Amino acid sequence: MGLCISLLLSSPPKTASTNNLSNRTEFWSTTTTLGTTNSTAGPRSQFSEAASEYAGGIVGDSGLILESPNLKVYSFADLTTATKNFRPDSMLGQGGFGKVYRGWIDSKTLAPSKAGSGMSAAIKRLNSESVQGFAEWRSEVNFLGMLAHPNLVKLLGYCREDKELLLVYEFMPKGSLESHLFRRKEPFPWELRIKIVLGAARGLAFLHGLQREVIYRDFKASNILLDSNFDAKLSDFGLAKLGPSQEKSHVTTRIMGTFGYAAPEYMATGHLYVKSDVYAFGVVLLEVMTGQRAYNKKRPKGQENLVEWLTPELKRKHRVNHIMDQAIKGQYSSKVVAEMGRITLSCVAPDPKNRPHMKEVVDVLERIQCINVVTDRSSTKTTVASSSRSSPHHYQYSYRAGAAGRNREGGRLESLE
Ligand SMILES: Nc1ncnc2c1ncn2[C@@H]1O[C@H](COP(=O)(O)OP(=O)(O)OP(=O)(O)O)[C@@H](O)[C@H]1O
Repeated sequence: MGLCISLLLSSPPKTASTNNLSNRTEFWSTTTTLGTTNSTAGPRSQFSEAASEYAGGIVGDSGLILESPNLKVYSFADLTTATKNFRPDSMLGQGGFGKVYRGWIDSKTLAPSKAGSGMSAAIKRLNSESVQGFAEWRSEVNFLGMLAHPNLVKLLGYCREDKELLLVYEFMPKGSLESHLFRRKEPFPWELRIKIVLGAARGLAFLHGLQREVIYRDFKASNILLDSNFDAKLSDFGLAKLGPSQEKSHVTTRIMGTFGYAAPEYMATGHLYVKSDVYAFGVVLLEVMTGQRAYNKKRPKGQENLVEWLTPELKRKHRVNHIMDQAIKGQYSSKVVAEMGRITLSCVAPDPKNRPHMKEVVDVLERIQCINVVTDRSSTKTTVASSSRSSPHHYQYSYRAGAAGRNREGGRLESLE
C-alpha cells in the first residue's frame, strides 16, 4: 500500500448501521439518508444532494444520469459461488481497500453462474473492518449506480451483508493502463496510448460537465481500465466528490489520493477543485509520454516526482522529444510530441485557474489522434521497421490472473481511521 499520510481535515464519516439490504428501492432510500445525522435538520449526504440535482435526465456526450440505479443486489453466498469461494487463483489484484476477484455471472439475469459459463465479472471484496472501506463502497454505489457513460466502468451490482461489502463490475479483460505501461516487457504502442488517454479524457469531461460537477479525485493509470478493444473506462469512484455548489470554487476535504498524482493546491490546503482532476490527468499524460511512473522513490534525488522533475523540460520546446519513451521511438512525430508537451504542461500548471477544462483537453487530444493517424500512414514503413515489436498490430495481449497487482511505487495518501 506504500506510504500513508494522516492529514485529517474533517472527521471520518459515521458508519451506518448494518442491515441486510434486499432490494434496490430499500437501498436507494437507505442511501439517501446515509451520512445524515438527522433526517430533517442534519446535513445531507453528498449523494442525496446529487440525487435531487440529477433527478432524471439524459445529458449530452453519450452519458446518462439514471433516474434510479439499475443495480443487482447479491447475497454473500451468491458471490462466494461466483468466485468459487474467493479462490486465490481467481484474484485479479488488490487495491487499498480490498481484493478484486474474477467471477462468473449469467449474462442476462446477472445471477451467479459456474466458472466458465455466462460472462466474467470483477468482484471487489472490501476490507470490512475499515470505516473508510465503507465510505468508499458507498461512494462507488452512489456515483457509479447513477452515472452511465461509455468511458466509465459499469457497476452491475453490490452486496452488503453483515460486515461484508462487495461490488460487482463488468470485467475489463485488458487490465489497466498502468499494467501495460509499467508491468510488461513489450513496449506499449503509442497509438494505443493516445486512444486510451482520449477515452479517459472523455470520461473525466463527462463528470466535469454535469450540472453539479463530479470531482473524481483519484485519477491515475491504475484506475483506467481497458475493455477488449482497448477502450478506456474509469473505475474506482471510492474517493469521488460532488463539486462545489454555485458560489464556491472548491470543496474542502481530507487529503486522499495517490502520491505523484495529487495536485499541489490539494496537498497543501485540502482545497479540492475540478481542476485538481485536470492536474492528475496531466500526470498520466506525462507517464504515457515518458513511460515513467508518476512517483518512484528509487529514482535519483530530485527525480522522484515526475512532474517536478520534467516540468523544466516541458517548458523548453526543443527538449520535449528527449523525455519521450525511447522504447517506442519512431511511432510519434515531432509535431505530435510538441502538441502533447503543450497540453501536458498546461494540465500540470501550478495554479488550477491556468489549467484547461477537460472539454478542451478532449479537443486537443482528438486533434493529436488525427495527426498521429496521418503520420502513421505516411510513415508506415519507418514505424513498422523501427519498432515492429511494439506496433499496435503486433502487440500481443496476454492476460494472467493476478498479474495486475498494485502499483507499489505510488503510495496512497489516506487518512488513518
Ligand atoms: N472491472 C475490472 N476488471 C478487471 N480487473 C479489474 C477490475 N477492477 C479492478 N481490477 C483490477 O484489480 C486490481 C485492484 O483494483 P482496485 O481498484 O481495487 O485498486 P487499485 O486501483 O489498483 O489501487 P488503489 O487502491 O490505489 O485505488 C487492479 O489491478 C485492477 O486492474
